[in-house]
Parts: sequence; structure tokens; C-alpha cells
Amino acid sequence: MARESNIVKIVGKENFQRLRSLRCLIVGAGGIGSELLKDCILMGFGEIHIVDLDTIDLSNLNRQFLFRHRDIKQPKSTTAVKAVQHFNNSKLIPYQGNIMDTVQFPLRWFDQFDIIFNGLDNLAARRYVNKIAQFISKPLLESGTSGFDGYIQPIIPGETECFDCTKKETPKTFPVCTIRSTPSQPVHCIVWAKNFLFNQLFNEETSSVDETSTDWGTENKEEIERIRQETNELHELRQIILSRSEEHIKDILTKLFVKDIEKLLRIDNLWKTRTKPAVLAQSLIEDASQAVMSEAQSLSSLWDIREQIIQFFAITKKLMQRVHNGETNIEFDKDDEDTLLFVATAANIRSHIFNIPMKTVFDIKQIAGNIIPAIATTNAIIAGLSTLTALRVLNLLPYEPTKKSTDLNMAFTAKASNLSKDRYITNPKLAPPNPSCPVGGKVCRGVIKITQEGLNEIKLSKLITIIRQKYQYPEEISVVDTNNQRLLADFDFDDLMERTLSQVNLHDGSVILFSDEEGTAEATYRKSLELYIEVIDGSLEGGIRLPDVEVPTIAVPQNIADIDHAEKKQEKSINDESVIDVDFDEKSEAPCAKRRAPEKAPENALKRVRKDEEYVDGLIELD
Ligand SMILES: Nc1ncnc2c1ncn2[C@@H]1O[C@H](COP(=O)(O)OP(=O)(O)OP(=O)(O)O)[C@@H](O)[C@H]1O
Ligand SMILES: [Zn+2]
Repeated sequence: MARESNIVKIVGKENFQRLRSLRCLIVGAGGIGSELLKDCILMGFGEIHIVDLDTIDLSNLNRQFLFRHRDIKQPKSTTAVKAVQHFNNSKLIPYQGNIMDTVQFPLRWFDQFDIIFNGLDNLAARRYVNKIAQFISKPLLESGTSGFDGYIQPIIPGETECFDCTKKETPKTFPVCTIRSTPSQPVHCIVWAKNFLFNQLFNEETSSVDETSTDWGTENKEEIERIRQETNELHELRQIILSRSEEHIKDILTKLFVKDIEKLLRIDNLWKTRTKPAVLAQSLIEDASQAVMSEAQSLSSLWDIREQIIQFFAITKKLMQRVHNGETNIEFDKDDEDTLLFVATAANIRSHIFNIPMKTVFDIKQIAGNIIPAIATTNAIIAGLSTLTALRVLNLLPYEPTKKSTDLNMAFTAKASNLSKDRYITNPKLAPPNPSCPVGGKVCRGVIKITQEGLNEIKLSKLITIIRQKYQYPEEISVVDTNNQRLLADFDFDDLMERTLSQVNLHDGSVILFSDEEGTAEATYRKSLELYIEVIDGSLEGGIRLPDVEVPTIAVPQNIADIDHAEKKQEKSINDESVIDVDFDEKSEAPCAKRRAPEKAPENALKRVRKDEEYVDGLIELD
């Protein structure tokens, strides 16, 4: 076949035969995953397994080229496989499921693969697959895109940095006072309308605020008290919504944009260095309450304040009707035009009051949905780089043998057209594992094999004893179930000791972390040990087998020095390569770049994106 002759030219006959015998896993069948599937087929992998938990959505069709309109609501994985069957020469196996489901995808299932490709869109799953790859010591090709930006990172467990070796920071959130009292950018008003007002009025389930962890962003007691009181008063507005008294929509506007603003203006301190807001003219509210929208307005044109208020009336009426029809809790969804229009008009009226430029509904949709358009070309390039790099990872390029893993490269793309000398793709070399990485550096790792009887009969105290003996841990240790962040035992918690492992809810796929809490007189500590529990059929002596891993002792002061040193070294290499940290949105679990900005072009590009996307505070989602 012509196709094969091309790949044979690249890798040679012998390596092509090897490729035909390899089994790969693609996690995610979305934008990048669909491309990966195509590329892996064209390269001739023997077996390709592809996992996705989701079904196809209309909004996927513009870039996920394996899906058609008729496929909407069908599982992504099976549909993707059906779509490629006609040009396929590999064995294809689709799965619909969550890759983190240890029942459907236990560790031994992962073990069958020679290489894993990630085509994911969230931090939790990326981290999980990274950890699994470390457990089973299999190469992982991690990737992500965001608009024109994208990256691939080959991860060779134990040899190169892993996904968690670089810090994933949580993004900046806005202090409460900025959102509730002193907005200065459109995004502040949008966050107010979406996260606060909309939920207070239309969604009781999400409207409560946990004040214990609230960053008020101010010490001003008067202001905090006003914010609290305002929240309580909004419950009255919720009543207006529930009572469906349309004639009271005027009262909602008056409360939000006249009375609350008047109260704010009374807190003098707030306005010493800021421009004061101006209350909404009652006449505007009156006038708009009588007016009728003449015709549907374009969502991409900027409406004036009168039009905003008229739309606010119309959309609040519509949402009230939905509540009345039984939707007591409505969730904001950027694709639900009613919720979008409510948030857009409320945000714009607030912007008008605070002298902040108003935005089109279209713009607000991008900001409120935290959207950066996914670009099919970037996905295609990234998947291409990922699969090409796999050839080097698997050492299949005869003319470019991979001598050591740190010779491999990451790759970054960014739109560099603004400056012709800038490059579109850069390839920094991989760094070795970061010794202070919570996944790869600080712990040793292994798999406990255990039978179901073992789980049902062995007590936690027994497990601790045999682990202590085998790896020479001291008396004082702690044991944590890391999947659930649950303490199972430590020096002053022994309540669960006499329970069996099943009783303490350990099962196939559980991961426990064993740590030395004592050290020795010479201040040496035994390194922590993370153990994956794998339940096996058949029998085992004593029902359990611990892995043969070396768990060294570490001298703490030196270790800290090591880590410090390693961090400095890492920082240096980061600076050398103009690498900046990755930012991740821990809460939404949507990973957000700032990713590495190797050399000039992408850094410029990232800056450009940040400037354009000021409203999302420099966060770029990586799908
Ligand atoms: N834990 C998981 N297990 C399996 N598949 C997952 C998991 N988490 C995410 N995915 C899949 O990874 C894919 C990521 O693809 P992509 O970034 O194109 O996202 P999308 O949901 O298709 O598009 P968008 O987020 O832009 O609407 C999705 O199809 C998603 O269902
Ligand atoms: Zn790591």
C-alpha cells in the first residue's frame, strides 16, 4: 500500500514491523484525540485503543472532523472508530468510560500498552494518566491546545520530567469586594452577573457562599457588612422571580442599580481614589418597562443602555416563565441564550453605572464561558507532533536514534505571524524529573498484588506491619488513601487498625501513601512509598504480595538542600529556555496555559494572547 511505503521509508522495514506489533492507547476522542486516531492509523500501529467518556455535541462538529450531524448524542469513541474503519489497517478498540474509573480501567489494563497518548481537556484526568504512566513505567505523550497555542510533552517515567514536575498554579480569583463593590473591568461585572446575581435569582443550589474561605479583599467592616446585607436582600428578589409577578421586574432593577449603588456611595472610603458610580436613572427604567423590542437584535453589535434595560426586562420575564414551568434551578450555560442574555444585560447595566465599557453579547459569551476558540489546525499540528515524537520515544527512527530520554524534545506552537522572524514551533529539550515533584520525585512507587480474600481478611494493622518490615520503616508512620485524601493511620490515629482492608474501603485501584513520620537520631528518613492496590484472581501466599522496590533513606537537611538546589537548577533551566509556569484552573479542572514560552516567538504570542484576553486574567484554556 502506498501509505505504508511512505512510513516504511521513514522508519525502515524492520521498525515498521515493530510498529505493526505495538499497542497504543489514546485517551480522549475530542479535538486532539480524533487527530491522534487518524495519525496512529496512518502510521500503522498494530492496535489502537481509544477511550472517551462523552457523547458528541453539536459544538464539536466544526473541528472534530470524524463526527457528523447524525452522530450527535452518540458516544465519541465508538463513533470515531466507525468513521475511520474504511481507511483502517489497525485493530481498533473503542471504550466509552472515564479513564479514572478503576473498575473499567484497572492498572493491569493500562499495562498492555506500549505507549499512551493524552488528548484530554482537564487537569484531573491529565494528572491521573500521568500518575498511572509513572506506576507502570510506560511512556506518555501529553498534549494540549488553546487557540493558536499548543504543546506536546513526552514523559518517560523516571527519566524525564512528568506532568506534575512543573507547578500548576491556581488562577487568580477576584476578591469579593472587587466584584461586589468596586468593579473596574468588564470581567468584574460579568463575574458579578454570572456567579452572584444569576445564581441568587435563578439557582438556589449554587447561591450559598462559604464565608469561611472568602477572600473579601478588604478590611473595611462597613463594606463587608453591606455585602452581607445585600446578599440577604437578594432573597427578596428571588421571591419576585418565584411569584412570577412581572410588574415587579422594575423593582429588581431599582434594587440592583439604584438602591444598592446608593448604599455603596455612602461608604466614603471606597471612593477616595476611585471614580464614583452613577445610579441608573429611574426614568430609564420606567421608559424601558413600557418599551417593546422592535426586532431581534444582533448579538454581535453593541447595544446602548436603553436597549440593555429593555432586553433585561424581556429576558427576566422569559426566565421567570421557565421557573414557573418547573425549572426551579436554572444553571448558567453560555449556550443557553436566555441565561446568557440575562448575564450580558445585567453585566452591561452594571458596567454602565461604573463607567466601564459595555460589551456585545457575543464578547460576553466568550468571557463568561472562558472560551478561547479551539482551532482545528492547532489540534492537527499538535497531534501530528505528538505521533511523530512517539516514533522517537519508541526509538523507531533509524537515522536519529534516541540515546537518552532527555534528548527528546517538547514542542510548542504559537501564532507568530506578527513578527516574521519569530518561529511557529519551538522544541526545548526535556528536563530530568524534578526531585521535589509530588508525583515523580518525592516518593517511591510500586504495586501491591492482593486477592479478594486478602482484602477481606487482612487487617490494616497487619498491612502496616508487613510494609514496615519489608521497607524498614520506623514505628511512627502515616498511611493515607490518596485517591480520597483520607488518613487511614498515623501516630495518634489508630481507630481503623483492627478493620480489614475492605472495611476501610480499600479496593482494586486504591492508592495508599506510606510516610515515615519519625526519622532517626541521625535525622534520616525513609522515603515515602506510594502503593497501588491491584486485586488479582487466583491465589497468593498470605493473600498479598508487596512489590520489590528499593525505598532508600534520605538525610533530611541534605534532602532539603537537594530540593532547593534542584529547584534552583530547574528555575535556571526554565529561565534559560524562557519557560514559564503552567497555570491551571484547579476548581473548574480546566487546564489553563501559561505554558512554557520557549524562546521568543511563543512568548510574544502568549503575551499577545494575554493582552487580548485581559478579561480572563491571563488564563488560556488548554483543551
Ligand atoms: N476522564 C476522562 N475520561 C475519558 N475521556 C475524557 C476524560 N476527561 C475528558 N475526556 C475527553 O477528552 C476529550 C477532550 O477533547 P476536547 O478538548 O476537544 O474537548 P471537547 O469536550 O470535545 O470540546 P470542548 O471542551 O471544546 O467543548 C473530550 O472528548 C472529553 O470527553
Ligand atoms: Zn514529576
